[in-house]
Parts: sequence; C-alpha cells; structure tokens
Amino acid sequence: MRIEDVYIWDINAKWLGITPYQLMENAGSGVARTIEERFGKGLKIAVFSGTGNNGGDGFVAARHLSFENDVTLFLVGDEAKIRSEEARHNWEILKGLDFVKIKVLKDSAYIKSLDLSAYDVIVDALLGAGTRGEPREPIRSAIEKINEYAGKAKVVSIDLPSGYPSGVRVKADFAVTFQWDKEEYDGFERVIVKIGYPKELYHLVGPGDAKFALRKKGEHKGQNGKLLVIGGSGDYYGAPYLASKAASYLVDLVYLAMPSEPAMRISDLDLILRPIGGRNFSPGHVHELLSIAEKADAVVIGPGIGLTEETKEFVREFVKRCEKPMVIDADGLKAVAEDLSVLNGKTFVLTPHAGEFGVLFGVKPESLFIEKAEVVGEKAGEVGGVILLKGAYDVISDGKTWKCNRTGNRGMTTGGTGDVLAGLVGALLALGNEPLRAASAGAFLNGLAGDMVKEELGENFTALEVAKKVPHAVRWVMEF
Ligand SMILES: NC(=O)C1=CN([C@@H]2O[C@H](COP(=O)(O)OP(=O)(O)OC[C@H]3O[C@@H](n4cnc5c(N)ncnc54)[C@H](O)[C@@H]3O)[C@@H](O)[C@H]2O)[C@@H](O)CC1
Ligand SMILES: [K+]
Repeated sequence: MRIEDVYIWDINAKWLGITPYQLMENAGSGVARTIEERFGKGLKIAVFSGTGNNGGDGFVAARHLSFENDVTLFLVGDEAKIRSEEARHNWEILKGLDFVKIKVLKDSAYIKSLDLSAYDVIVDALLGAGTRGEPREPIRSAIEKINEYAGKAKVVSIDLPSGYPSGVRVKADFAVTFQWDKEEYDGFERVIVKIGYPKELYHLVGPGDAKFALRKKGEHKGQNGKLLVIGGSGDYYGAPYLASKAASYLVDLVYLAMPSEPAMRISDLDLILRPIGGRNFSPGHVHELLSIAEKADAVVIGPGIGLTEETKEFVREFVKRCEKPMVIDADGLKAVAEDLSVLNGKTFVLTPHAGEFGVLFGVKPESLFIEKAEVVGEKAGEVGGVILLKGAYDVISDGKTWKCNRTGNRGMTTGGTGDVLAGLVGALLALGNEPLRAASAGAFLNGLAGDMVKEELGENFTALEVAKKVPHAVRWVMEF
C-alpha cells in the first residue's frame, strides 16, 4: 500500500458515505484499545496532540482512554489552528469533560521545562501524514521533550513517529497505523488497526482515482500533457474527433492525425490538425506518424481508422515501433488482434467492448461479474498491459489487480461514447499516469460526464454532449 493509494481510498470511502468522523473515531479508539491491550489499565497517560488530524486522533484516543485511566491532553499549538471539522468536533467534546485534564502549550521554553516523570504512557499525536519538512517550533520542543522520557515511559505514536521522515522525530516504542501498512514507512515498529474501510476499496473506481490522476503538474503550456490521436478513414471523422475533443479538456495540446479527406470536415480551434495524404492510413505513413508521436506524451490509435488491409498493417507497424504510452481502441484492436506480439514490451491500454474482447482473445467474457474480472486479469497478464473491458460495469486490469467502474448509464450505448473514453484515457496517460490509473480514472470521468448529461436530458443524448460535459465532470471531481 502506498501513501497515494491511501489518499485515493480515502476519497472513495467518502463517496461510499464513510465520513471522516467515523474514520477518526475508529482511529482514536483503535489506538486506545491497543494501549490497554499492551500495557493494561489504571495508567497515568499523557497525550500530546498537534492541531491537524493526527492530533484529532489523539483527542479521540484521550476520550477513550479516560474511561479507565488518568489522562492529560497537551495541545501543542494554537487552539484556533484546529481546522478540520472532525478534529474541532472532538476537541470541543474534550473541553467539556472533567475527567480529561487539558493543557495548551504554545511556548517552547515552557515545553522544555515540563516534567513528565509521573506518566506511564506518552501518546504522540503531534504530526502524521500531513508533515511537511522538519518539525518547527513549538512541535519540535515537544518531540525533544518526549524523547527525554523514551525508555522510561512507554511511547506510542499515532500513525507515525512525529517528525518522520526527518531525523528530528519521536523515539517511539511503536506506532499504531491504520488499516494498511504503507510501503513508504520504514525504520519503526508498527501495529496496524482497522478503521472501517470496506474491502470494496481494493476494486472500486471512484472520484479519488480521478482526482489523483488529474492533479496538475506544471503552470506552463505543454507541461500538462500532449496527446496524439490517430484515426479516421474515408468519410469517417466523427470517432477520432470525439476522442480528441474529450481529451482537449484535460491536456494542453491535442494533435489529431487523420487522412486529409475526412480532415477537411473538421474546423475546431482546440485541436491541431495533422492531415495525412490519402483516404486512409497505410504503412507508408508510419514514419511520419512516429515523428509526430515524438512530440506527444501519449497516443490514441484506432477510432474510425477502418479495416482495410493496408490500414491494419499500418496500425501494427506503428504500435510495434512507437515508444509512447498508447490507447488502442476500436478498429485498432482488430488490427492488433491479428498479431498480438506487436504489443510486446509496450505501455498500453486496450479498450475493447465484449465483442472486440472476443476478437482479441477468442473468448467471450463471462456474464458473471467476478468471472469477467478473472478473465480480463488473465488476458491483461498475457499481453503485458492494461485492458479496460467496457460494459454496464467497466472492468479494468493490469494482470495483477482488477478494478470496477460503476459510473455511466444506458444512454451511453449511443455511438461515440467509446471514442470519448479512449480520448480521456489517452489524455490521462499523457498527464503521466500509470496505465491502470489512467484507464480507471478515464472510465470514471466518462461515465460521470454521461450521468451528468442524463440528469439534464434524459437517456437520449449524443457522445458529443458527453464530451462537452467533461469539464463539468472534472470540476465535480476536483471539488469532491
Ligand atoms: N483517512 C484519513 O486521512 C485519516 C487520517 N487520520 C489521521 O490524520 C493524519 C493526517 O492529518 P493531517 O493531514 O491533518 O496532517 P497532520 O495532522 O499530520 O499535520 C498537519 C498539521 O501539521 C502542520 N505541520 C505540517 N508540517 C509541519 C512541520 N514540519 N512542523 C510543524 N507543523 C507542521 C500543518 O500546518 C498542519 O496544521 C494521519 O496521520 C492520521 O493520523 C486518521 O484520522 C484516520 C483517517
Ligand atoms: K504522530
């Protein structure tokens, strides 16, 4: 488990209706329970809280411990800085209790003069996952004060030893950390308590995935992704246009490469058109397209590209030689289905619906959800990339783990929503996301945009309307 997963699962838990209050209550009570199990009851306990949510866990732990122990809560910092609703709520409760003694410590000199020799247990809730840089005063003095008693009193840190990962940190007997051990944590002993995250979080795609995938990287033009979309043939230009349009809301630049005939139908100032000679792509175009791909961060290939032999050959040759992360969609899937070895060593997302999945792998995904997840995972492992199987529930796998996206509605069976999806996944790859994350977040945003259109128009809408809702879906996610 990485810290970024915790961030994502937290948001997804909120989406499932699990409140920060519940999590904090479970965290604090888990700490209290662990202390009583290890050290017994009837103890004299000092809890040192900071003003963030780590401190909030300390407030809850103090309340639980006060039932059968003698507890003093030291708030290190200014009461006015307790900002989160849940930490403030628990602070107000503590202030109303007679059996918890409260001391507010703002002055470093005073902290240095404290005598803690009467305490059996010191709980360290000064700083947790929100720590930025070396501890500053007055927290720093509190850490040094606690360390004077290391080895004399039992020192239990909440989530991590305050100050970690800097060298100025609490010397804890152990830390009580929550639900999962985090890969980044190292060099201190950990006891893990569950705080009520449901198992669904392993598989559910939610706003957390999208929010994480959409975080901005740079303020300068071109730093937030450049995508190349390759598609279109004959008179067919709608599909690559939809993919490009949807992507243009997420990345700084979209190059749309299309045979010149269909390209003439498009006049959209948000896209950079790259017309290619002829009515459809053929192997002679590979070199030219690879050099455009050089300028992009990711590529979408396939929407509306057609199924003539020379085009299929073009797709395979391009995929084989392209070093950028790719989304392979629609007719592009049928082209690579004839020789899956072109995918070897590539970074890619395949976005088949059930029929295309059958063409690719010679098997129809089972209708039972869990079997579907299994077969998608198996095939993703075989091809060495990510597969996003579109359906009422989208199933996404990289061969190691699988995810399920539930946004979207029946109205999205209308033609072109798959192209919008391919564009979004491509854009999220161009933003630097891992393929599994890009595919998950893209599926979520596409479905959410579709749900927003349905809210307005009912179930009869078009894919262009879904594409144009993308910025609204993004705003909803970022504000969630
Ligand atoms: N789902 C979650 O996110 C949960 C979080 N929980 C707790 O919440 C903690 C994270 O809470 P927060 O994000 O509020 O962060 P913290 O409580 O770790 O710290 C944030 C506060 O510390 C200050 N600060 C940051 N770096 C500092 C430094 N170097 N010196 C002095 N002050 C500094 C900040 O200004 C801020 O006021 C976790 O460690 C965990 O204990 C638990 O309640 C369980 C659930
Ligand atoms: K801590």
